[in-house]
Amino acid sequence: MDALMTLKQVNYQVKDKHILHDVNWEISRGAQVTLTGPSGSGKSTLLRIIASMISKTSGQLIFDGQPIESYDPIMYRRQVSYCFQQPTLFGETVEDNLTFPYQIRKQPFDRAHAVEALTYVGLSEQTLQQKVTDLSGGERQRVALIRNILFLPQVLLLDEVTAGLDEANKQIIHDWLHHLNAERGVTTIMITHDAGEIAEAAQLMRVVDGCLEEVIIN
Ligand SMILES: Nc1ncnc2c1ncn2[C@@H]1O[C@H](COP(=O)(O)OP(=O)(O)OP(=O)(O)O)[C@@H](O)[C@H]1O
Repeated sequence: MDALMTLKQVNYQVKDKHILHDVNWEISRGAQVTLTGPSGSGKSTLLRIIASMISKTSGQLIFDGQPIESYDPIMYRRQVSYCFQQPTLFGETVEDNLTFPYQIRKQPFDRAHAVEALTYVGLSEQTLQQKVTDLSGGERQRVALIRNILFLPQVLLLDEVTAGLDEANKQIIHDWLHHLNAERGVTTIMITHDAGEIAEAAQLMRVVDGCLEEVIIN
């Protein structure tokens, strides 16, 4: 597999605090990476740099053959999408959230596509009219994830998106992420502390004290 993203000697420092140290990482196109490590070791910081939400202090980040700095930020974030542990839903209904990606692209809402995605994660067409305040935690997360992939990004960065969810919700999300990776070619990088998710990892990376290392899976 060829490299979709390459990090060379990436450092991140806030004042005199070194948070990431010389991170070197070649992320293959279509990879399914699980990222773990102790609390406060720098995992979210690393994903935020990859997502271009914050800027590295030094080093190089190459995406699809070009330095990250050469991309238009809006276009880049459409290709490299960050999903939060606590998803933010806005407006009144689920439909308000799922029409949003179309509005910002000035395209008509593809209702059938949205319903197909909802159905894939065990939600029905009626969910579109449901108030976001009435959704469970697992439903909120599924809606937020759908909002991020209605226009398919090349990379999905998932920051503890299943933390706090029950096993049934976790399984739905795992199956769906696997589908997006295996069938749609989306590269996924998922931060987790969950022992089950770590045991199931296809490729396991660990951040310890701001340094990235690969964990060899037997
Ligand atoms: N802007 C900042 N200013 C100061 N310190 C920061 C800043 N951003 C991150 N840090 C620190 O960098 C370290 C790494 O934070 P980060 O959120 O990346 O850890 P993490 O591995 O994702 O932790 P967790 O598993 O608990 O979510 C922490 O000590 C954090 O307090």
